[in-house]
Amino acid sequence: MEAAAGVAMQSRAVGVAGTGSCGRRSGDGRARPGSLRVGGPAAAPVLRARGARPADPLCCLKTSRGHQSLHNSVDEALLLKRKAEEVQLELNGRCIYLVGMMGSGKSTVGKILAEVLGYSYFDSDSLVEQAVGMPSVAQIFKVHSEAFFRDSESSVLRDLSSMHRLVVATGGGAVIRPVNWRYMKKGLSIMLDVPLDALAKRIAQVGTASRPLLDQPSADPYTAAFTKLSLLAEQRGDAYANADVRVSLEELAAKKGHDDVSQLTPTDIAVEALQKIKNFVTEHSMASGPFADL
Ligand SMILES: Nc1ncnc2c1ncn2[C@@H]1O[C@H](COP(=O)(O)OP(=O)(O)OP(=O)(O)O)[C@@H](O)[C@H]1O
Ligand SMILES: O=C(O)C1=C[C@@H](O)[C@@H](O)[C@H](O)C1
Repeated sequence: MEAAAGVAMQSRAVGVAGTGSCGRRSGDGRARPGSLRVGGPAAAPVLRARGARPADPLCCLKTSRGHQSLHNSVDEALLLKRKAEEVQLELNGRCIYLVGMMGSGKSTVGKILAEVLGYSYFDSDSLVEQAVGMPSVAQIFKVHSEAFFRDSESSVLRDLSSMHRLVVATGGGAVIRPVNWRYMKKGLSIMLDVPLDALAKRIAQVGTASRPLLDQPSADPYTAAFTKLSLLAEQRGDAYANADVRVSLEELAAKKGHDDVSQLTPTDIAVEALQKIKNFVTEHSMASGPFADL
């Protein structure tokens, strides 16, 4: 109990200090204020003039891969901005909670959504680390226990639920406690539904050490991740289904004519999330009055 109270005080302080900026994970795993760029660094190299011939921007757009990719990313960024503008007013400052399995892209997509919506971004795992005063979730599991971590996670979510204009990337297991849903239902929840094979590939690329539930030194990282994620997905299926909105990468990839979900960019996923938020808010407002009971 005492630990949970300590978490509550510290995470409240973090939340207030972080308002108006994005809390980002740095090398030591803690949330740090920072800012994000949408559209990305592709602009710099392609805008640099090369050679003596006068530039023909339209010709370059048609023939140069670099320009084509700049063009694509500008289009993507504009679409993202337009979608965000469409939902901003209707969201009325309501927080967004991203839920999903480990490695599903909650942090990656969450930062993009926060940037375009003008919200602050928080990662609940990082807030727990800060509140407990330990550099990693893995260490909290080892020194304390999973139950201790879950108590701290609930305290963090409770504190965040009293705030507005936040995008929160929750821990993969935050959905298993009904009390956490009471907090998250004060905002709007989005589940990122990613095929297990894609999740295991992403996690295998960085190893399983930072994700204690997946860490099995006896197996190779892909097999360890795939095996445990399959079990967790089965156990948590109903809990994830509580989310207001589901973004299925398989469905999105099929809609875009891709063979594989790995062809989807985080921006594609953020755009789809905004569209689903818009549909949800519209339906909700039509059924029960304006989505504005903050
Ligand atoms: N659309 C994507 N395509 C390919 N890789 C991605 C995509 N989105 C995220 N990733 C990569 O997958 C890994 C996990 O992403 P991220 O940290 O955003 O997930 P998460 O859901 O926040 O994970 P966790 O809950 O375990 O912290 C990262 O290495 C990230 O770069
Ligand atoms: O899926 C889970 O249970 C977890 C996911 C991570 O984000 C961390 O919250 C922790 O490693 C547990």
